[in-house]
Amino acid sequence: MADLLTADAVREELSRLPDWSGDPTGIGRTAQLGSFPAAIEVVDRVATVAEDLDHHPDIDIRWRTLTFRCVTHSAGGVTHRDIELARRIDDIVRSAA
Ligand SMILES: C[C@H](O)[C@H](O)[C@H]1CNC2=NC(N)=NC(=O)C2=N1
Repeated sequence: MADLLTADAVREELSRLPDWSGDPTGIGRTAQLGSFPAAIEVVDRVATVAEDLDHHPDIDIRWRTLTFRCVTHSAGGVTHRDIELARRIDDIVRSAA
């Protein structure tokens, strides 16, 4: 099982992920896309990455606004796998925006 990050470690990682906020219980960001289809395309691309990583975000879809939350459910908190997934989500959102 992946190691839980301490509160300090989560804070440090979040300082390099300016669109994300959170604490050791989970990290999240929202992203507003240009349209509902554009938002769904982002969800589809995130789904592919999540399968590759075998690590899956919680995703809330409201018209063209997406909210992603990353936490390692099996570990009960934030791990490096969530940080990696957050970076990959940022890459996808950046290329879609
Ligand atoms: C068997 C498989 O590796 C696990 O169920 C994975 C799948 N994706 C997951 N995603 C997240 N976010 N947390 C998990 O604990 C998790 N577990």
